[in-house]
Amino acid sequence: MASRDVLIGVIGGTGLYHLDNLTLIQTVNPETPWGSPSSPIAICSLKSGTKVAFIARHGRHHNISPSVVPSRANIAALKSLGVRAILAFSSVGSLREEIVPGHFAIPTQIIDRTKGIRPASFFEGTGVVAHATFGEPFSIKLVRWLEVEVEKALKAHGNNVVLHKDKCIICMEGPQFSTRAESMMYRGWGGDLINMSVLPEAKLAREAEVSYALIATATDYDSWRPHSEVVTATQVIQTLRANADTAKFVAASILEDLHIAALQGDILSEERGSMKYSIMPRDANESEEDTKRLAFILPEYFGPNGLAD
Ligand SMILES: CSC[C@H]1O[C@H](OP(=O)(O)O)[C@H](O)[C@@H]1O
Ligand SMILES: Nc1ncnc2[nH]cnc12
Repeated sequence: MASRDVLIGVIGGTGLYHLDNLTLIQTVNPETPWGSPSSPIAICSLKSGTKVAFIARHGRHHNISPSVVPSRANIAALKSLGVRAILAFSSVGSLREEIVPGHFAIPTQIIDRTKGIRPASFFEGTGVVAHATFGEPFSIKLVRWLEVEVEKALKAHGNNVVLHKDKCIICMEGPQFSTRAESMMYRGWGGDLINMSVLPEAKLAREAEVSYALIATATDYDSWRPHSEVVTATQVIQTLRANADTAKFVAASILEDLHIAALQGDILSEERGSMKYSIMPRDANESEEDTKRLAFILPEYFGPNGLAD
């Protein structure tokens, strides 16, 4: 097992199966109470020696469909390595004219259009009940930090990639894309972006007290534009490579400073301790198996020195 000095985890989405300019130190495949992560986790070192952990959300060979991504195992495995902040990348459709394919966005809100078939809580299947706060589904401090740093990195990259802020992302079930009617309805609801992956990742990170933010890279206009073709996978794939190259540049530019910001602690302060009052009063006869399972993600409360009662 790698040492617990990896503070930052990166989840790569479609088109982003590894990061560049990093030295691979070790590959780990932690078994969690929720199974194995989507891919072996690459522990990589930046030039300074700082370590980051990388998971390919759909597997290294893109063999996992969005509805069956083992998100609980992914988040639990990252937390078990010591990760406190997750930077997730995702290819998204744009529901707004001004978010042009090739642009980046950091959303602050989510509308859930998954169909209840994805396990979305670490507490599911246990006798412990918890209600995590999710009104702000992303870690706002992390988001605000990223808005500044990602914008700087995009300017340095020099390809006129615009960064959109304070956007709302629809997370749909898939694997099929939306109909034109759905796409237009999502615009009416206030959706700006659409993907199939941000949930349950964001919910699980919150339950594990890990800060989480998404860098969305627009690949297409989905299917709402009346005089345009509807989205196809071919169209998405055409924009993927350029987006992935930009995403790798952004990651390489910000990871060191992100690690330092996480060490200083402020960007993590919203999540730390957030589950303490989300866990309902615990049963004196709580099963040992439940305690052990939950200690894997929340040793603070379920470990030997657990605080919740
Ligand atoms: C290949 S288009 C649909 C697919 O792309 C996005 O994946 P990710 O979020 O992992 O980049 C989207 O969420 C869908 O899973
Ligand atoms: N139009 C779209 N709908 C859902 N997920 C996507 N990922 C990339 N483009 C998408």
